[in-house]
Amino acid sequence: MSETPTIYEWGGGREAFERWLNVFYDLVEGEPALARLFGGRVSEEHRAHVTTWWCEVMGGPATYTTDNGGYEHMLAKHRGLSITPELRLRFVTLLSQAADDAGLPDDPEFRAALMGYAEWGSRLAVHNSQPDAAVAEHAPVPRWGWGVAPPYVPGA
Ligand code: HEM
Repeated sequence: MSETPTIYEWGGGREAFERWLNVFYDLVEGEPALARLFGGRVSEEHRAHVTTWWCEVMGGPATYTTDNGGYEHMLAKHRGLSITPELRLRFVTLLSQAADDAGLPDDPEFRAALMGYAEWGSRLAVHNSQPDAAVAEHAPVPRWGWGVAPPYVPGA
């Protein structure tokens, strides 16, 4: 592979991210403390929107920006939720578990990039969800990168 693939491509594209997040939200629905934030069930619409978000962040099409309201819409959805540190940790743990259960690539570089963003984004979500939080009102949808460890390609 001459050019470094995006995390989106390496992960398997939208189909793989969709599979992963469906497994994740099924796990969320099994934990009442988390499920409560979503009204008990995580709708198909929410699953699809969040999949679109993740795909864009990981280097896929910029559809959340063009069709789903961009950063400002995501921010508005988290405001006032008062997410606790304990719930954040469960959220991130279930994302990691779901990546295993959904059979996403399990190479260390891919998982580090994926979960690096999960850590970063979920900590921002906690901050932004507190009452009267000082938030960045406007920003682009982030584009995540491979970080210090590019994908491992044998023989390259
Ligand atoms: C990397 C971390 C996270 C990402 C990428 C993310 C992404 C998103 C996005 C894109 C939306 C808006 C979906 C739409 O357009 O309809 C959303 C809404 C939401 N998120 Fe997050 N989120 C993260 C962390 C969290 C955490 C830690 C929690 C709670 C523990 C949480 C709970 C919610 C809830 C309850 C909604 C609103 C759902 C609804 O519309 O009913 N999020 N999230």
